[in-house]
Order: sequence, then structure tokens, then C-alpha cells
Amino acid sequence: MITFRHVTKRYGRRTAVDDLTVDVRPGRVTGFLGPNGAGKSTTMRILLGLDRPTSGEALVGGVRYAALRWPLREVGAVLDARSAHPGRTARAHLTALARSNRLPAARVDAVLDRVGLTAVAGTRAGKFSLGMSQRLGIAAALLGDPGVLVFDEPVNGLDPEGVRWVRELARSLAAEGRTVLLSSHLMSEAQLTADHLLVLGRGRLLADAPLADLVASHGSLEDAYLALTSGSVEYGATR
Ligand SMILES: Nc1ncnc2c1ncn2[C@@H]1O[C@H](COP(=O)(O)OP(=O)(O)OP(=O)(O)O)[C@@H](O)[C@H]1O
Repeated sequence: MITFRHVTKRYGRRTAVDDLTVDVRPGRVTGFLGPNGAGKSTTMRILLGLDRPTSGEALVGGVRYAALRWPLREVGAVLDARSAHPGRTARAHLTALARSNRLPAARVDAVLDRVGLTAVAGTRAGKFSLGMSQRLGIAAALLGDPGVLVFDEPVNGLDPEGVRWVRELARSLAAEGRTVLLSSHLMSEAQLTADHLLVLGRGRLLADAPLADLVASHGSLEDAYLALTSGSVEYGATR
């Protein structure tokens, strides 16, 4: 479970996240949607302790990220597909992470297998395609077998096979009872992947609803999204 309580983030005069209060529940894929600049990445960064809220708090299983003793065991995240050191092999990258989080070495093989990288475990991350890098990022996120997973635009730039793989993985992680929060700009993909949607516009929560309800009320997720966000598209103006 992820909890945001009255989270506000200001950068100077700009309010990136505006009094966000919402729970992200386990056992389903929650899609996180919103126009460019809506505040999705900022929200995820605050959750992962990479940014501080101006006010309010973000909790993973009831605890602030900074207070988690072994963060990788509680929450796995992929914010940037190419985060591994290019000179390190996939196995070395994961082994170093496992060691620093006191995770058993057997987890490295388990996650390599789960993301389908066993055969290229000895290849340097710098030689990986975007799809393989994404899989390696996901392997790192899964290393601690966390109950919460956060993926920022996980299918960006992936080929159709990669897109389907991420979708099926996200769905299987949710089916295992995990909390899965996944941001996207692709309505068609969100409609295929998510059970529940959060829509953000100008830092504010515009919708917190089951996919089925949004589709039923507007005909398609795209129509629902465009109706919800029509007043929130950023054209570079200061708010
Ligand atoms: N470090 C920063 N300094 C100043 N302003 C920032 C910073 N990070 C984000 N912002 C601003 O905060 C707002 C929210 O940005 P954010 O990246 O969270 O949106 P987003 O929904 O993830 O957008 P996108 O879909 O384009 O990735 C934007 O107006 C952005 O310019």
C-alpha cells in the first residue's frame, strides 16, 4: 500500500504537486496518468525519497521511505531504464545491489530468470538494447521481493513484444498481491494494463477511479482522460 497525505511540492512559485491525498492499493495495477508537467514524476520521486515534499507525507506500507531499514525489500522502482553502470555486467550490477541490501545471492538468479536475462547475465549493461535495459531495471526493482513496485513510463520506446512483456509482468505482480503503480502517456496501453487509474492535472488529483468506471462513463479511457485533463494541459505558463 502506498499512501499520500496532503503532499504538496513547490519549486519556487511553481506548484508541482498540489495537496495530493490518495491511497494506492495492493492486488491491482494502478495507472498514473496526466499531461506533461502534471507532477507524476515528482510524486514518484517524493515517494522514493529522492525529493522532499514541501508539506505532507508519502508512505510505503505506512512508513516514510527514509525510515525504511531495507528499502529494496519494501519498494522496487524503475524511474530510468538505463540506470545500471554501462561497464558492469547484468549479474555484477544485481549482485552489488543484493550485497548492499543484504539480500541472498540466490535472488540475483531468481530475478534474472524472471525478466528473461539469464542468457545475457554476463553481458555489460552498456551493450544492452533499451528493452534489455528496461528488463535489467525491473530485475533490480524485484531483487528484494518488495510488496510495492513503481514504474515511471515503463514501456516508453519499447517494441511491441517488450510492451506486452511489461504489461503481463505488471499484471502478474499485481495478481501476486503487490501494489503496482505505473505512469504512462499511452491511453491504449493503460487501458490494457491498469485496473485502476489516478489522473493528475497541474499537480491535483482529477480522478481516482476503476478503469471500468472511466470507460463506462466516457466510452473509452482516452475520452475520459481528455475530458478530465482539458483544463490542465501545460503550455509553459507559470501557475
Ligand atoms: N527540479 C525541479 N525544479 C523546478 N521545477 C521542477 C523540477 N522538477 C519538476 N519541476 C516542475 O514541476 C512540474 C511537474 O513536473 P513533473 O516532471 O513531475 O511532471 P510529469 O507529470 O512527470 O511530466 P511528464 O509527463 O512530462 O514527465 C513541472 O512544471 C516541472 O517543470
